[in-house]
Amino acid sequence: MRTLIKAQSVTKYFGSKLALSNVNFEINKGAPVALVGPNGAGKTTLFSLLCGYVFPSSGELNIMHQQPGNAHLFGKLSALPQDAQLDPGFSIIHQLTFYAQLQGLTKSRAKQESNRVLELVGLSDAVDQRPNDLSHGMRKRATIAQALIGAPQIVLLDEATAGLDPVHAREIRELISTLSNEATFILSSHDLSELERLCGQILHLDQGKLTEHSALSQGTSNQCFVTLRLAQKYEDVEKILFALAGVRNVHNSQAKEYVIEYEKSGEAFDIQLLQCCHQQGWQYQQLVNGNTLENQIFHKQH
Ligand SMILES: Nc1ncnc2c1ncn2[C@@H]1O[C@H](COP(=O)(O)OP(=O)(O)OP(=O)(O)O)[C@@H](O)[C@H]1O
Repeated sequence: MRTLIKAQSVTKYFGSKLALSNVNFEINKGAPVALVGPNGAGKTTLFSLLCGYVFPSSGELNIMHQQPGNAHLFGKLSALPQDAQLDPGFSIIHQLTFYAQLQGLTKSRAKQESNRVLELVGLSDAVDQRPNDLSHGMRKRATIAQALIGAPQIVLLDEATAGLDPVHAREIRELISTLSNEATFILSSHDLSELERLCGQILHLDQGKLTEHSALSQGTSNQCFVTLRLAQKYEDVEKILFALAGVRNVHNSQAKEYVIEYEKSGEAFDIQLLQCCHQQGWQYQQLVNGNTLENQIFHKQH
């Protein structure tokens, strides 16, 4: 597995304000990486460090064996800020061609490259349109296309779906998933649940500290999770679930929600669980195969 980014004891102060504290992680080439955490956690600071806009107060940050900001990384790493805007006065192709020329391509190569990235994001039919003629989701696609110019190996997307309605947000997530062969994406978000299906790895920051760095998984090979959300509160739910065959642990993750850890066996556990709900007269709202990202983090911290 190829290591793209390595952070060793990275600390960043702004004056006396500690923004990142002794952060260590490695990111390998591959599936998108989620960078999650509440407001002020240090996500933007980490993006700024990776782009070489600011430098660590102490520690080492390496991107493909270079220091961030090094000229060797030009065109290999790109970043899309949350509020990235296109100029309303020019067509999409005009603007992307201009950006591609700024990367050193000739005008004809730049146009070719712009058409390539617009095709990747499904905007081939909209190249001559101006941003205001496009939907929110299409504009976001166009800015993602801009980030893909020159085929960078790492693409940082800050809050890629912020401000989009659920349909457009889902479209963007699907697009990123499709584009994962093109580049390794690092996606920041406040919303843990939106990234869990998309990402292969999470970095969870809280008050400047990396509280979680792990591969998202269903657990070890014979350890499985299912998350059951009931329609209302019932008596003795944990006790009854724990008595089911193969159950190792039951965690009441939030009101009316239970994360059940069970051992993989020949029997279909979800059928057994639904039969139990039926016998007990419990109405369920949702049954999710797996452990939500939020719960994975919760389990580790508590
Ligand atoms: N230029 C700066 N000068 C002083 N303090 C800063 C600066 N940039 C960030 N900080 C502080 O560092 C901490 C981390 O901020 P950062 O913007 O990285 O968090 P974030 O996780 O991106 O938050 P949000 O989700 O709100 O964008 C915050 O306490 C913030 O106030």
